[in-house]
Order: sequence, then C-alpha cells, then structure tokens
Amino acid sequence: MAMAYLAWRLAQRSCPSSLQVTSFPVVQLHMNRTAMRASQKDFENSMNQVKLLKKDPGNEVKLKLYALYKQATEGPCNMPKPGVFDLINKAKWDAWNALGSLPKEAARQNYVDLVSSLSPSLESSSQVEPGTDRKSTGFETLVVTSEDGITKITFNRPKKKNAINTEMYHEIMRALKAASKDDSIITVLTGNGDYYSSGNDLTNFTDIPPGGVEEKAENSAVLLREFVGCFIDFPKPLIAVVNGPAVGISVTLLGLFDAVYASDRATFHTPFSHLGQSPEGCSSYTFPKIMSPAKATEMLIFGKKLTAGEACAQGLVTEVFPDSTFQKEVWTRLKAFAKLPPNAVRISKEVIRKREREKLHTVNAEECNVLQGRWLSDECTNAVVNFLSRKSKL
Ligand SMILES: CCCC/C=C/CC(=O)SCCNC(=O)CCNC(=O)[C@H](O)C(C)(C)COP(=O)(O)OP(=O)(O)OC[C@H]1O[C@@H](n2cnc3c(N)ncnc32)[C@H](O)[C@@H]1OP(=O)(O)O
Repeated sequence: MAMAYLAWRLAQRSCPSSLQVTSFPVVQLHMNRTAMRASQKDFENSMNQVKLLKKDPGNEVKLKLYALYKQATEGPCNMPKPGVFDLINKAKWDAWNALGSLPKEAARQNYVDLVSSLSPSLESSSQVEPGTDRKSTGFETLVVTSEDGITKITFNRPKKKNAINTEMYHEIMRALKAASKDDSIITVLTGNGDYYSSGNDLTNFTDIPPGGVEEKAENSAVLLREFVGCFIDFPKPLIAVVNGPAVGISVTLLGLFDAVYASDRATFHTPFSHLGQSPEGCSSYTFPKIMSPAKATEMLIFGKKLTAGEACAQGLVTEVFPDSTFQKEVWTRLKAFAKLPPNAVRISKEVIRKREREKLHTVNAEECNVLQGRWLSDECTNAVVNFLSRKSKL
C-alpha cells in the first residue's frame, strides 16, 4: 500500500479547497435543478456548511465537491493532465475535467445542491429503524437486539453494502463481548439491506496515522488479529443468517461460525488474489478442512464465487432457503434452538471448539502477519486504487 498511502497523504496536504480529497472516483454530476440558480452568497454559505459537517461525507463526495468548486470558480479544467503515477492530482484532474464545459453557474448550483443533500442520515436503512436502535444500544454501524434468548447483531451500513469500516470492527467486537456475557443462548450475525457484507471497507486504507504507512499496516494487522480472535473465543453458538451476497472477511469468518443459514440470493466470494491480498479469518485452515484443499484453493486463491447452493454442497453453508421464506423459516428455527438448556448448549460448544482453539489462534496470527506485508505491496495498492477510482468492481 505504500504508494497509495503516500499519495493520499500528499493529497491531504495539498488540496486547494478546504476539503481533503482522499480518493479518485470520477462521476459526472448533472445539473438537477436547471430552473434554479444558486447565488454567489448561496455558494459561499455552502462552502461554510461543508466545513461544519459533523460527519466525513466520504471520499467520492469530497472529490465531487472539489471538481464542482473548481468548475464554479475557474470554469472548465485548464490544468495540464498530471502523469499517470501522480495518482491524487490525476484523480482530481479527471474529476474536474469530467465536468466538461458545464457552465460556472450550473456548477455552483450543483455544488449547493450537493452540500444541501449531505445530512447525518446518509446511512439510514430501509429495513430497520436505526435511529431508535442506535440510541438504545450505542452503536453507529450495527443494530443489536436481544430477545427470545437470541442476541442479534445486524450490520447496518446498507448503503455501503455493509462494508466493515474501522468503527464497525470495533463495534462488532464490543457487541460480541457483550453477547458472550448476556443471558442469551445463541448469537446471530446478519446484514441489513441487500447484502450480508461486502467485506473490509476499502476506504479503511486511506486513514493514515502520523507514523505513516508501515504503522497503518501494523495497526490493521493488530486490529484484524483481535477481531478474528473474538470469533475464535466466542463461547456460545454463533449463527450467520446470510441474507445476501457476502465478500472477503465476511465469508472467511463463516468457517468460525457454528451454523450458517443462507438465502438463495446469497453468494460467497473471496477475491483475495485480485486484491493483492491473502486469506484471513483462519480460512487458510478452516476452508481446506471444511471443503477439501482443492475447493478451498478455487475460492481463496482463484477467487471463485460460490452460489448459496454450491457453498452448501461444500459444507460452508448449513442450509439454504428460498429468499421469499428465508427470514420466517430461519427465525422459527433459531427461536426453537434458543429454548434449549443454556448450560448444555454452552458446554457442548466448548467441547467442540476446545481442541481447535490454540491452533486457530496460531493460524490467525500467521495470516495477519502475512497480510501486513501484503497491504504494503504494489499489487494491493493498485487493486485498492482501482476500486476507489471506480475502475474496478468485483
Ligand atoms: C483491517 C482488517 C482488514 C481485513 C481484510 C479483509 C479482506 C476483505 O474483506 S477483501 C474484500 C473487500 N471488498 C471488496 O473488494 C468489495 C468492493 N466492492 C465492490 O466490488 C462492489 O461495491 C460490490 C460488488 C460489493 C457491490 O457492487 P454494486 O454495484 O452493487 O454497489 P456499489 O455501487 O459498488 O456499492 C454501493 C456503495 O458501497 C460502497 N462499497 C461497497 N463495498 C465496499 C467496500 N468493500 N469498501 C468500500 N466501499 C464499498 C461503494 O463504493 C458504493 O459507495 P458510493 O455509493 O459512495 O459510491
């Protein structure tokens, strides 16, 4: 990641507006209120509002704002195109240049519209009411409920396909620690929205500490090791209710769950080689055991995406349900499980996990160590840059 980290840091220092542009997506913004025209005063007010935003609007929005600001104040892009390795300035140039001959007035209006659309509710969900749940549970990225003997931890960043950002890693650990001590019998992880989770939030790589990129890679490895460790040590049956596609770490962790129920909409994808990365979540150990070394190789090295049915045939998924009846069938079953005698359930989990625990911790440490090196590689840098600049998706 060295090159990308460096580039992002440079951009954070050199962005000419008050915004810090930290990634490179280029999206043409169209005028959406042609009848209205923002005044210079509206424009200046919007610039001030941006400075007051409590929540980081994200890299893509910041880049759009940068491009519109330049277009509104200077007109069409008039700078020479930066070299291909000058990643940040090239991204900024691309964004500005993509606005073509959009008139200054229209750019000003689009800037004002974009700022007024930025609200704290950017990540609201269509399936749960996060406002009330968040307040009662103190989680920003999760909804955690406990009833009928079941603690349910729901990934709640549906607009980001439940990508796991740094805050979410910490909140999942906190939720698991609380669930391990509460009076529930089983704990369930699921996703809000159309995805179970798209895995690690790739923008995690843009937040660089004062010690630089090596420190970032080291911190990430420490975080990952602690995070996966919580799954290894979790003392109660841990069930995944996989409501939709799952990517990366949200898939590999499934090897540490006690049962995995999937909608037939779900898919399972671990594109580590494509991302210049390597397996985590103990999958280098659990997957070959669960599904045979060759099938694990197809997934973990060659990035073969499995359907829910295929994942079930390989033993990664316990059972697949039609999406139309998925929630009803699964929750009926889970509620029945949660009526079992708590001590017997907990002791049986311990008997099953006990002889593997030490081995799993060793594997986890090794995987994190290898990944720490991978995150500093050009292969990983390029993959992340390509995703953030919208050049590639899975
Ligand atoms: C510190 C510990 C590190 C542990 C390491 C773990 C390794 C992994 O987990 S590797 C897997 C990483 N995940 C990916 O590479 C997935 C990247 N995302 C995609 O390819 C696509 O977003 C998608 C195929 C998941 C969905 O495509 P679709 O067209 O349906 O939706 P989008 O418009 O792309 O997504 C909506 C929105 O969400 C943002 N987003 C989705 N996934 C991620 C992600 N993993 N990281 C960051 N952002 C993500 C996407 O950018 C869109 O955002 P905007 O609406 O702002 O454009």
